[in-house]
Amino acid sequence: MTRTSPAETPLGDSFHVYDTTLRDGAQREGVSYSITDKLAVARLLDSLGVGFIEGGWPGALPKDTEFFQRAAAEFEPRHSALVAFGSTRRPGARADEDSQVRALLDSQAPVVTLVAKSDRRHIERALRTDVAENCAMVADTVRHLVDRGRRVFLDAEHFFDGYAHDPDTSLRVLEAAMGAGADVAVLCDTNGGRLPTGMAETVTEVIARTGFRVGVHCQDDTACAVANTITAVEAGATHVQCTANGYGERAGNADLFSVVGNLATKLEMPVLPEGGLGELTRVSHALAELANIAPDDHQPYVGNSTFAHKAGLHASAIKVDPELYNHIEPTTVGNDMRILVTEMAGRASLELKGAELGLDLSSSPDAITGSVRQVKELEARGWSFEGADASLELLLRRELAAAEDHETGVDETPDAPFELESYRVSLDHRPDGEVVSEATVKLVVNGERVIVTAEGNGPVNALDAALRQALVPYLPWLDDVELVDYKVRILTDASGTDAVTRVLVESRDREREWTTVGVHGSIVEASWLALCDALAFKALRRDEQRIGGGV
Ligand SMILES: CC(=O)SCCNC(=O)CCNC(=O)[C@H](O)C(C)(C)COP(=O)(O)OP(=O)(O)OC[C@H]1O[C@@H](n2cnc3c(N)ncnc32)[C@H](O)[C@@H]1OP(=O)(O)O
Ligand SMILES: CC(=O)C(=O)O
Repeated sequence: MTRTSPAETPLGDSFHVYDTTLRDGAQREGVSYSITDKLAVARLLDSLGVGFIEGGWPGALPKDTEFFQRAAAEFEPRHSALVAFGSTRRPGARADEDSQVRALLDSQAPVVTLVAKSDRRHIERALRTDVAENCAMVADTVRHLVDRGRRVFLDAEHFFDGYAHDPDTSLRVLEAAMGAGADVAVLCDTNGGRLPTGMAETVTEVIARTGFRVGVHCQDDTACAVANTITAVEAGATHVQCTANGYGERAGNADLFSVVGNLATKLEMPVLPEGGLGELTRVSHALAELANIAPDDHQPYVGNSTFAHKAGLHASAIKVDPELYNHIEPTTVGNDMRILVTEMAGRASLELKGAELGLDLSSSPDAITGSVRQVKELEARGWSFEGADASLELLLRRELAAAEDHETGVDETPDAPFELESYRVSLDHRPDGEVVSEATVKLVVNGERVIVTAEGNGPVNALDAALRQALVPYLPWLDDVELVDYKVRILTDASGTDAVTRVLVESRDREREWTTVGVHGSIVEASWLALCDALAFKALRRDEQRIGGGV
């Protein structure tokens, strides 16, 4: 049997980060882990360094029974102890004859968390027994497991509601468990209806009245699960149950990444082993992938947008010192700061964004002024640069080159890879119902005039095909550019215009992906503009590689 306490955290066994993604997290609507997924989740959580990984309920779910069998053979945690979850014996039965209790032992998990009723109303109405028998169920089952070498935690279900209604009954349940050898009395806000003030009062009072080691399990029905967990720790709880990204029954659970982020960076509690904190963002996204849920871009600490700054005033202070607008240094939790350039940008936003893209605008105030003006004007007409870094980089480079030309009096603005003479697109609905588009482009490339016609399944596809056929014989390095995504949005309220179409084109080659934008009253022209930027960006990168000695 493996360890029963967390390894290598500076706080050792004195503070528990307990993850229940594989049990409570799997109770979220829409989540269904395979056994292989469960093993992968457990490995990721172990790599982060959580103290305990609750793997599921063996004996209740065949998949969970099998997970523990496979985990015993295939999962060797470096940091975490594996936990089996289950309920106490049934009323009127014996613990040693209860098949579910047997399954907990058979799981070979070194730690067991038992769920027990701790609200008199649940004991009497849901369990249909009395308080004395409920306490006997708890004590018998805990003792049975402890006698067989298991470390036992008690999840006191509905504790806070029960304690508010009849505190003595709720405390008797905790006493039954702890008296029989349980290690932690975990107070559960099962209905998730608590607010932080009440949470702190109850935790403080329970610790004062019992002296027990107390943990908390907070559901998120009031959107206070994280706050409730942190306030409970401040009130003396030393064991926190959480799930990755807050997955869980109904509105979910306390988000592991927010709880750990807050404990480590605000309360300065080293709750993860060395290096764990810097893995929060990576592990959060990997666990979202395994749950088949898109990561929440705005999730505290780990979201893609969580350290993305849009307002010009924010950027101007960040330019002086990033700490002025970030509550922590983003890399502490493995995240990054980003500057977004939109109509809300000011000079500082452009300068910082330029630096992010590898362009030094600091000594070119004219380029910054020109870029701010262009961005604001274009965004007012429907352009959007925050999701189209490649188009923004081209705009900044054009402004930078124009400012330099103005200063030196020499035109050094780089040539576009080709010049458009004209294009024409037609749509042919044929007698058999097939719809085919045809595009003809007339271009000048490397000083030669080229005319190409191509077909496609739509006007943009045909235009893209014609453009490539025209260019690739002259610019063979364009051949590996692929169009990966194409998004269209009709804008009805861009100022001073009728409805316009915004097109975002995502392209990639063997090394990177980039996004460009085009806006026009015609969807074809908007697409053309975005496609041209996509190829111009590829040309730019290639020139840089050549100058840098690349291929
Ligand atoms: C708060 C939480 O989220 S705890 C985790 C909850 N998770 C789950 O329920 C998922 C797994 N559950 C299951 O697979 C099934 O519900 C099982 C296997 C546990 C039980 O299934 P069944 O025997 O068919 O019973 P059913 O689900 O209808 O009802 C639960 C039974 O457990 C009893 N029970 C509830 N809590 C406890 C407890 N702490 N200790 C002992 N028995 C309990 C109920 O009184 C009820 O008994 P009854 O069958 O005599 O009415
Ligand atoms: C144990 C548990 O999941 C709860 O009380 O919510």
